[in-house]
Amino acid sequence: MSYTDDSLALHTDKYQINMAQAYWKDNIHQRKAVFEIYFRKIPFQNGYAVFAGLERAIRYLSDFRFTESDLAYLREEGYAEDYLAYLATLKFTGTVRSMQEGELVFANEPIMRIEAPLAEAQLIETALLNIVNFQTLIATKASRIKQVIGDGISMEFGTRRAQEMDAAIWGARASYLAGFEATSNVRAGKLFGIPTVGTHAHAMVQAYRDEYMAFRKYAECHKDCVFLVDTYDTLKSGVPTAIQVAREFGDKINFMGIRLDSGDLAYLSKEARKMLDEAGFPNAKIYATNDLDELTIMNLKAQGAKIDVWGVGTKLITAYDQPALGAVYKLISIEDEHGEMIDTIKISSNPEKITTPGRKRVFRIINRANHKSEGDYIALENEDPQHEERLKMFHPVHTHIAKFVTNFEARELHRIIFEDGNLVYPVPTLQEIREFAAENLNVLWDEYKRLLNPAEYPVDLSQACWNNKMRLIEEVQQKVSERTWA
Ligand SMILES: Nc1ncnc2c1ncn2[C@@H]1O[C@H](COP(=O)(O)OP(=O)(O)OP(=O)(O)O)[C@@H](O)[C@H]1O
Ligand SMILES: O=P(O)(O)OC[C@H]1O[C@H](OP(=O)(O)OP(=O)(O)O)[C@H](O)[C@@H]1O
Ligand SMILES: O=C(O)c1cccnc1
Repeated sequence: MSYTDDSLALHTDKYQINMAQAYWKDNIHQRKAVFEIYFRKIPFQNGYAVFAGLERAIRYLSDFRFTESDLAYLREEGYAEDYLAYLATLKFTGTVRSMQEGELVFANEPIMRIEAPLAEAQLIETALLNIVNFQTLIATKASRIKQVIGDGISMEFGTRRAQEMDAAIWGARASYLAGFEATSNVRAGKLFGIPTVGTHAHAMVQAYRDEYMAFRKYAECHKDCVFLVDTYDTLKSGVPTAIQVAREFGDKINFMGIRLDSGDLAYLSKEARKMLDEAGFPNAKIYATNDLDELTIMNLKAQGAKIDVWGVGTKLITAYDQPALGAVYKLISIEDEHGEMIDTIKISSNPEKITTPGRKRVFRIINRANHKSEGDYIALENEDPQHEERLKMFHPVHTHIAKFVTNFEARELHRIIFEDGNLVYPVPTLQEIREFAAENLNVLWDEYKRLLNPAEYPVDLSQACWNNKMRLIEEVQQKVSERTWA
């Protein structure tokens, strides 16, 4: 039997459906639960990550329903009718606080906080992580590459190598919001308004079996022309042919430049630059592609490569050197049988992995004297660090590492996105998100932005948050030590 693919409610792991069933059967499915999404390690050994994924998460939560075909499938899988009847009534009724897309985010700080009836909160975990993990990973990689490209133009060319279609589309969006200027994916242009760009492939030269004819035919129907010059011999054939066609067409085309896609890109770009300049085309740009990433680009720049436009595909869209971000979804508080919220903790022998219980707020502490960030400050829900004259910021594990900050702005990073299931957040345009991402980078010292061995950005807990965590660790240790076995 085949089913229509008309909902994302089953885009989850089976254990979520099974746990939700147990909660429902035990009649605790409506208890309020609070989960947080965070990751423990910034990818690519970068100094920061760029959060992306909120817009799709909003769409997912707004549309969250079990359709007839979902229920029919679950029925066939053997789920009980009464449980299916309950699932049929479900929609997302929770409250979500989240960082905004384009926000800089660091290890161990809550990116999103979901407060919802336990069963609902559990059912949406997998999809939310799926969205946030991928999009944040690609936005971070794109930002890292863009840091190296600097004032040069960066173009996302990865669709053909992406892990399937969703990855190409949402990866193109993540790259754009993190600073890339354009994408080759036309559907991403249509859906998100991202500027689209394109040169031409070797296939076109091969199809005419001649560079001159191929460039001419292209120029006959396109005003903007970038000719790919490396099909036969870049310097002896490709560049001179591009120059010849550009001369022949004169004002009829906008000769934007040439693209190099193989060989020594530093050497070839320098030689090609000379040839273009001497031919009277100083404004023609040199585009480069071929397995580029931030390290190759940095290296090429160090060699004095004369590349103006960087096309980056495989290494960006697949996050080649680190293909997964490990964001997790952890329960931090749950309603008990008396209707009271009880903070919960997950212990680990690794102190960095112990969860931080309780509802929390995240603040970026901006020094008013220089407008740079002193670090992030995680406080409990009822705390407002802005009221402190002298804020103590200490390392959450190595607590002796501490500093005091005065004259600061405590900028809260979470926004309320859904309130009791209603979308209350005015979703920004992609353009606004992109500008926001760029502005956020300005508050970071360069030490956190460098490619290699960046300094560790402080993410600290308030004293009350730290005390609460210690109290729960002790409580759990006490409980475990008192446990007797029959
Ligand atoms: N001057 C350079 N310094 C460092 N890396 C470079 C330089 N020029 C090119 N590269 C990079 O080196 C790699 C060369 O890839 P590869 O071995 O596939 O060579 P190629 O020239 O593309 O050969 P092919 O003709 O088979 O495509 C690419 O990742 C490319 O970006
Ligand atoms: O190298 P990437 O960073 O992944 O960038 C995308 C690559 O896709 C194209 O190559 P492909 O060999 O697929 O097609 P082509 O015939 O147009 O060169 C293009 O020439 C780039 O090299
Ligand atoms: O337009 C291009 O040059 C392009 C597009 C996709 C992949 N590689 C190159």
